Amino acid sequence: MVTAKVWVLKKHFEGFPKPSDFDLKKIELPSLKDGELLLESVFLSVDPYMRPYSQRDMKEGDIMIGTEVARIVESKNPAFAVGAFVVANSGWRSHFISDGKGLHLLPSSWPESLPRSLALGTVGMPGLTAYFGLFEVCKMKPGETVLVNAAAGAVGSVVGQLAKIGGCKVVGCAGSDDKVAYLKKIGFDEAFNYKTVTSLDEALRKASPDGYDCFFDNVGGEFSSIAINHMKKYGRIAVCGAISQYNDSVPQKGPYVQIPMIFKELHMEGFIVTRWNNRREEGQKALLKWVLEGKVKYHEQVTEGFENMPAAFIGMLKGENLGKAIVKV
Ligand SMILES: NC(=O)C1=CN([C@@H]2O[C@H](COP(=O)(O)OP(=O)(O)OC[C@H]3O[C@@H](n4cnc5c(N)ncnc54)[C@H](OP(=O)(O)O)[C@@H]3O)[C@@H](O)[C@H]2O)C=CC1
Ligand SMILES: CCCCCCCCC/C=C/C=O
Repeated sequence: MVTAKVWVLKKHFEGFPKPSDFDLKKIELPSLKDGELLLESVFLSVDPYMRPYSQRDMKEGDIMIGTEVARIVESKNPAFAVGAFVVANSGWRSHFISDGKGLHLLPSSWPESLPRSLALGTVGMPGLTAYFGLFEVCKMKPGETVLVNAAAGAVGSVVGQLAKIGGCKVVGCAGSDDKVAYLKKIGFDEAFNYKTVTSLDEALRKASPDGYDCFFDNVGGEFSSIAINHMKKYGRIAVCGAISQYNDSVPQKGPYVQIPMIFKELHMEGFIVTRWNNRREEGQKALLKWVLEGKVKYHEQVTEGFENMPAAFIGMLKGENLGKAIVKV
């Protein structure tokens, strides 16, 4: 008999999530039936979407949503061998039973040199978000100028590096001087700390006096309201996330987008990465290749211990992560 530890949403978040909103519980797992497998989580992901999605899709008492890299410890399913690793979407659980549906096997040829946690970050959902958001939504072209916020995070750091690979000038902003130094190190042309600049408007103008062709927006709110005025005519805005609004109890008010949208004839498109699920393999292959070639660098903020899932999640929402926030069991 295996005892799984699980994190439950005890109370819906009001404003910023707090440790007391979560409960750690134990569940006895039954023995396997034919076709089933037992998995143990090795790395778990904490992501911004968990904040708005928990509000929309979860009830109090539900196990927290999320993905993990898990190792198969027992299998009664011929398609899955013991010892193989998968990406699963099984929530915040230390162990779980699956019938194999929806599991994504990591290639047995996963490079020794790379941590398997990258399948939750640069070579996983956040990397794919950068890939499809930039190539399919922004439709960036060589020679253009790309702006990205939350640039030192899981999605943003890949956006900037892919835009460089694509021959663009890249401007990024992030919430600490260390993050800004990291952005310069990984090849951003311009980077600034949005928390310490005296004027966002001036910082955006200084970084690209001619404006921006593409804006990959991870943040929303006030930053986006200012950035939209710096778009070039016919610019494209990929609305990827709005993390500055996820913890608001009272919705923020405008300024509104219509006037700059009209006069600059902008294209603004919201997207969810799962739109390209049928091209997941293509994206992962490309990202893995660039990582192995050293063209895309990665950093992970690893929190040790399943018991620290809430702390890692809350820390990521506060901006404590450089690169992808990961929990190592
Ligand atoms: N549409 C889609 O399919 C997907 C969308 N997303 C979205 O992309 C965005 C980035 O996700 P991800 O890369 O995983 O997360 P990150 O790794 O970037 O972590 C979140 C970061 O957001 C920044 N942040 C937090 N609060 C604020 C704020 N009020 N203003 C500005 N920045 C803030 C912090 O960095 P800092 O120190 O710089 O403030 C923090 O480190 C999120 O909005 C997420 O919801 C992610 C995946 C898929
Ligand atoms: C098999 C992985 C399923 C995870 C789906 C995650 C979708 C994230 C969309 C994010 C939106 C905003 O943050």
